[in-house]
Amino acid sequence: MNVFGKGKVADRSPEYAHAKRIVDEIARDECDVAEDMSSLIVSSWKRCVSEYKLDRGGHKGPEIVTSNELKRAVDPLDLLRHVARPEIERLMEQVGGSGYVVMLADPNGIALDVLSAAAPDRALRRVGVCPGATWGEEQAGTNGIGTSIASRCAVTIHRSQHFFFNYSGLTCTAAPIFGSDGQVMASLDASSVADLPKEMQPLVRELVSATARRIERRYFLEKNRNRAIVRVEWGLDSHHDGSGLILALDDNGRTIEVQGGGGDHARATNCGALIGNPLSAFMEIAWQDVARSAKSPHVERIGIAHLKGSDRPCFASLIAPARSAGWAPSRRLASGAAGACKLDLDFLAGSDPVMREHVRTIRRLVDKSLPILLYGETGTGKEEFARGIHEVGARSAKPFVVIDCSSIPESLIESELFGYETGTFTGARREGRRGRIAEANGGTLFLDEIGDMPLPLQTRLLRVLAQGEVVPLGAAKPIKVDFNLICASHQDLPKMVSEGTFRQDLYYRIAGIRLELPALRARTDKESVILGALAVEAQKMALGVPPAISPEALKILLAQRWPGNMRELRLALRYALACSGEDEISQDRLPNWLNLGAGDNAPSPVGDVPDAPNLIDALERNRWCISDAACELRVSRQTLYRWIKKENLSRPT
Ligand SMILES: Nc1ncnc2c1ncn2[C@@H]1O[C@H](COP(=O)(O)OP(=O)(O)OP(=O)(O)O)[C@@H](O)[C@H]1O
Repeated sequence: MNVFGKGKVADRSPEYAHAKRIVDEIARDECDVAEDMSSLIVSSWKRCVSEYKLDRGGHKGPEIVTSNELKRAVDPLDLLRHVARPEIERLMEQVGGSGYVVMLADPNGIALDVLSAAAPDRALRRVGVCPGATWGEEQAGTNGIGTSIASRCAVTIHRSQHFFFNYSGLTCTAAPIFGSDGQVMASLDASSVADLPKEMQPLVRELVSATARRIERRYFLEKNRNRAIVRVEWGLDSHHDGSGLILALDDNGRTIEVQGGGGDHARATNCGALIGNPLSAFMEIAWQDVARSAKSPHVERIGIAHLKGSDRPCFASLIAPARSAGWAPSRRLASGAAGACKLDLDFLAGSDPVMREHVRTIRRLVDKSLPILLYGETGTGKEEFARGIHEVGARSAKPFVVIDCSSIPESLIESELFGYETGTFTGARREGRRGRIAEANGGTLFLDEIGDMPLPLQTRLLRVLAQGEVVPLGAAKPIKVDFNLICASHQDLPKMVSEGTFRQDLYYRIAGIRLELPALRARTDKESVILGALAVEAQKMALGVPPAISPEALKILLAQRWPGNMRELRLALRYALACSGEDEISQDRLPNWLNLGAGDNAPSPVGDVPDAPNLIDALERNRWCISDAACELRVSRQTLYRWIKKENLSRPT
């Protein structure tokens, strides 16, 4: 066999020795790697030679896809990436200290997310450990991601076990992530260039595999968040290592989706045979019992059962639907100091399609020096979102400076923003002041309510943005500044421009990316936003696990108009938590300033056609404003128009 294929490298070179070893091992059909890995690696080498016909002499490094191709790879896996994030962060905490970089790749091996404890090692970047790098076996030969996808197994590819010599400094451990249909959805990889003891590899493989199983579960639960879920476990650890089974049931107790775990018993179960069948067909559990338990807000053990095809009794527990459990896996909070919660972009976006699109836009364009303008009603979370943007950018370690243009007295805005020199005016501090713009140097400047900035200051701000320097009051020399700019407004700035109250040139300087944050009442994931906010408040009040909300109380919260948006919701939840502590939040624990009758009047759930009097009531309550009435009724405007037409209603003159 030709050792180098088409490439030409000197006979004595290490590349040659590497390739020759592979050829010899393929011929011998064995190699000196750990027993359990040898056949996987030799099979992969064989594929590289015979199937993909890879040229061992001419490999330059992984192909990097274009940004459009990366976007196409990222989009279908949006939900998976969202739920995987906290698990990947946890894995980073476990292995990051040993110099590992964690990657999540799509089923073609394209790296979508790359996480490292510090800035990735130069050696790692040189071999292409970066988003967009293609690690499919067909392109990159034997490697962690590609081989885990091709072999459908967790693998460790240690140094010279890589097919291409370029990668022989790397140790990669990867595990495939499976969908409930058994297809590989992604691959999770931990790679390092550090000289790590070989004994560490089985442990890292164990951690990566367990993380992959947990991601599969989270993904399944998120997709089926409004269904009753039965968890089947054979051992005490099944829950933690994800080796059991989970079933999603429809309203009649039929299994509609099954996620198999990695454990022996789960593997031995014919998951396909469970689909479409009632729970009682394969478990000694009556659906009525499950349905009754589903009303309880807590995870309940519903008994020891026997699953056909499995030789050991299992434990079945019900995870009540997310609605009543107050449980929102993807809205996990990153905790900071005691009581402090970091609401990252994924948490803030939830599963609302508009918000998710915003997050995609931000991730694509962050660090491209484009100023961002956030629109939204008061309390929609503009400042929180701006903080989230700062956190995902390259300047996250630098300051995030907030200036609320509406709350600083006009006479102070100038000195606050631009700073002043020593002794510039009476009342000034003796040592002068740097000014908030200069404080943001290197980081992000967030100008809240920019529409409230007086016109003369708009002119000065424009100069700062155009020239990249700020002149403090009374100073002779300008100071160079470089920051990312995010502005927010609840006002219609283009309208203000046309009315002459906002400078047009400034508008075009600040509005590179324009994003409107939806009002709480218009969000499609209102319920999970409420539950997420409850978790935040519970954490702030040191309650730990948030208490459940009764269905009646939840209905009332869902039916509110929330003019103060998240701020108002938080206040209501804080009130409710203060009243109920760790007990379930019932209707009578909600503050009396909410519209407590709203839950009864509002003809939820979506799709229920209200009768004509109720429809007229809702329209009149909203002065026949179709958007507002549609919000209250929790339907789209189109649906409301259809109902109006059906009932032959017309607006009174
Ligand atoms: N998804 C969320 N879950 C929980 N709390 C949230 C969420 N989004 C925002 N908040 C909280 O709601 C409050 C209002 O958010 P924020 O100040 O970011 O809104 P804003 O749009 O900037 O308001 P304004 O226009 O009045 O300045 C803050 O206390 C914030 O921490």
